[in-house]
Amino acid sequence: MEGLYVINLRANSSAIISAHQFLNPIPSKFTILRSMQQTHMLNHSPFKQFSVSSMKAQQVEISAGLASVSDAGISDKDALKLKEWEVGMFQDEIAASQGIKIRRRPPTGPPLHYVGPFEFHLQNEGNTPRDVLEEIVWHKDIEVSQMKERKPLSMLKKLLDNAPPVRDFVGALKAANSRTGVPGLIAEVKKASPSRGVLREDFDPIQIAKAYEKGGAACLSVLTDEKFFQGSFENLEAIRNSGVQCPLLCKEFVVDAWQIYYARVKGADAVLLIAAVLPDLDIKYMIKLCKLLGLAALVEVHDEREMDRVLAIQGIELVGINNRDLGTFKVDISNTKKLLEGERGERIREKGIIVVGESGLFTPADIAYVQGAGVRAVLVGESIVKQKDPTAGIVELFGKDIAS
Ligand SMILES: O=C(O)c1ccccc1NCC(=O)[C@H](O)[C@H](O)COP(=O)(O)O
Repeated sequence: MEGLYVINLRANSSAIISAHQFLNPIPSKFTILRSMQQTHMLNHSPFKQFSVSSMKAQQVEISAGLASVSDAGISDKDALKLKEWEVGMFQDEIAASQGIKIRRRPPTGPPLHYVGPFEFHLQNEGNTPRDVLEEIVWHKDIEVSQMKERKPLSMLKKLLDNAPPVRDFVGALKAANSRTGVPGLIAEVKKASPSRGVLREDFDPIQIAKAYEKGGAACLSVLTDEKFFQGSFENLEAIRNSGVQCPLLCKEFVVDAWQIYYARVKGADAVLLIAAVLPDLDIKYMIKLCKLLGLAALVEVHDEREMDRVLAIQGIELVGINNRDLGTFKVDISNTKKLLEGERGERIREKGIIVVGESGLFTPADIAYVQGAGVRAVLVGESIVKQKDPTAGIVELFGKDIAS
């Protein structure tokens, strides 16, 4: 029962304890929130704290009780900030235990360093994103909370009744694969990307979508992220209303169930769930939500650990193997083969999962390679969107006409 405890005070007068040695048994009144290594973050949390050493559990209880009485004046705003901070920390800890490297939100600000009259933050000491994926997710978190304020879930639920009917995304891929003998094509309407910059200056999403459909695409993927990909939900909606029949994947960085409702309202038939971003519980919940809304879910993995996590989840029909590491941008199409080898490949076949090979596919040899590895669909952006005539780009990519 002895150790060094850091106590954060909550508005509701209970206490959260961080201990460098876990208490056993844990006093029922307290939650062990995080280990000592993380007290750095605690130290920079905006909330009052103090540490005590060699303290008995009973005394901790008493101290916490007394201290929280003196803290009774905490404002609602601070209490909300504390709640968000705690939830964020819990999420990151659960995610890290599943091998997820990105943090869903920036930790509380890094400490300020003072040199004479100046103050500065050190890079990567706290709230600097570790890579582009983390930067995208942090930005998405803010963007979604702003969008939610403008269009609350209750409003979206009402708009669902007027959304265009859902089309069968998985069925379209299977049908194209059977008809052509090559993987069904999900052609991506993508103006720009963090790794490649602007791919096409004269970007007309409807024209591109129609050219893809004419070229034999089974489905389309429409980037809706504005900041990093120059996409938009207006593009998704416009393509949906343009008469294009291909089912549409809303290519977003989903961090909140609200986005799934929004995608459906805007006419999506499928959404992307990225295992490098979402913990298992989120994926399970979001898959259920997709089923409820009639949407297909393309669950994307990049490595063996993510694949194993996803294979342990019931009800997944569509798994994408991204050949691009979304943090480093490194593209290697042998990743698809690696993840489909041996026992994993067998489990995927047993479960009847359709695998989609994603990113870095440019030639008929690339398509044949991933098909040989076991994919029944491919998701392709750069190599076809950059072509003056994307319909001809599809013929070039497959080495044959897949439209007829
Ligand atoms: O494409 C990027 O640079 C990128 C960076 C960070 C996160 C995601 C990113 N791309 C999403 C994709 O995976 C691709 O758009 C998609 O698979 C098509 O890839 P490609 O055929 O190589 O354009």
